[in-house]
Amino acid sequence: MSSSELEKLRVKITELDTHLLTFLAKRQQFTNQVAETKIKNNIPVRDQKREEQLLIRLIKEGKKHGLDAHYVTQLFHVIIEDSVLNQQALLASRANPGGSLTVNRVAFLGDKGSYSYLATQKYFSRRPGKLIEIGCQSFLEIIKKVETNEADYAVLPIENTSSGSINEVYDQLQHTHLSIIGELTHPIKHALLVNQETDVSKIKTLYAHPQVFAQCSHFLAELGNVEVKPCDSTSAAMLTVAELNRDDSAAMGSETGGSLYGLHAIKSNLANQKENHSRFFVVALKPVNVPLQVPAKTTLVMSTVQKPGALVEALMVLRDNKINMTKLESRPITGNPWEEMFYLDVEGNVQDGPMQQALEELQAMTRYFKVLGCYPSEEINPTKVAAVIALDGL
Ligand SMILES: C=C(O[C@@H]1C=C(C(=O)O)C=C[C@H]1O)C(=O)O
Repeated sequence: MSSSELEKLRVKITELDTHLLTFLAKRQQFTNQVAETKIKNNIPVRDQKREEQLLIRLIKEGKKHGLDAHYVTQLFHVIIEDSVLNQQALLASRANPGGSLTVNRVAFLGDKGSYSYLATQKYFSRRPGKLIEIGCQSFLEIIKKVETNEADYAVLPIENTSSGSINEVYDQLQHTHLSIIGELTHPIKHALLVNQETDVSKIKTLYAHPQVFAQCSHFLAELGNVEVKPCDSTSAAMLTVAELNRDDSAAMGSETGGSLYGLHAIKSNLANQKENHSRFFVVALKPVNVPLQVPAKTTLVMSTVQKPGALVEALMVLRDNKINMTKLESRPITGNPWEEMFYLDVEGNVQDGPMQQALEELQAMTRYFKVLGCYPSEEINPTKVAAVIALDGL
């Protein structure tokens, strides 16, 4: 194929891609209108029956055009997730009329390029108001910014699929009066980032946040004799490597973040687990009102009385009220050796009858009990099309 033929084909592909974007934007406008009718008629945001029908139709339609069923399904899972999250954000902002700000001052760990920065950008891109980024050096500083009203929100990482819970954040949540008003998960893709043309074998010093080292321990073991230098954030690591400008120094962090510092990746997918995601809490001074049409989660903290089976009894309250627990974490209570504070994430809205009943019962049977927040659940489980495999044969 001559280079002019290649150019012509690429022009056609570029044109088609632009059309695809126009169609996606149109689809988004329609789904936002759907959200308006759901507000008016008090209809739940998610309708998995509709999603299933839509997916089956698209898989069949795709087949006619020679498109693979799994490809079509994956594509539309992303499109539908985006549409559901946008609708949820719209409903949530309508349910908190005073809460929509013209500017959102948001405190997060690190600077431009950190995972918290990328998560902040993602969360607030769906919300009205201009984003003002306030990069901080520690979790304590982030929380203080909101407590003293220098920031409206804080974005805090709470757990990671490879390295588990971030204990320091749990401990801070115990001592603050801020409320959790949102959650989000963000894919964490660590790459080896350098500032010069170099090779993995030449790297002698690695800069990263300790969490990143923990999540990439297998890669570090393979690398062998390399000095690891812990930094306060992934962005601090990137800045250091950019300033050092040496061919034997590398940072570990996201490729997108690294590009903001002029770094490029010489190796990707460094995490032990392929599916590496972090979950973040968004916190604010005041709790939010979560509309009942939106799936909600509630985070609680409690300490049980010192008697055998006390935790089991507390968990039975959830079972009896048919409340699903999605996470249970325990942390030591400072000053009381061997006593534990339990953090629970449960599915449900604090305005719901069974949830109110469960909260009352739990409060009565625990030594310490506090609702840290009720917020829209951003875990959009993709609608399974049981027939995908069968449809393959259509
Ligand atoms: C747009 C709607 O809301 C949600 C999003 C859907 C979509 O993006 O196609 C489908 C069903 C709902 O879960 C709708 O109800 O039609």
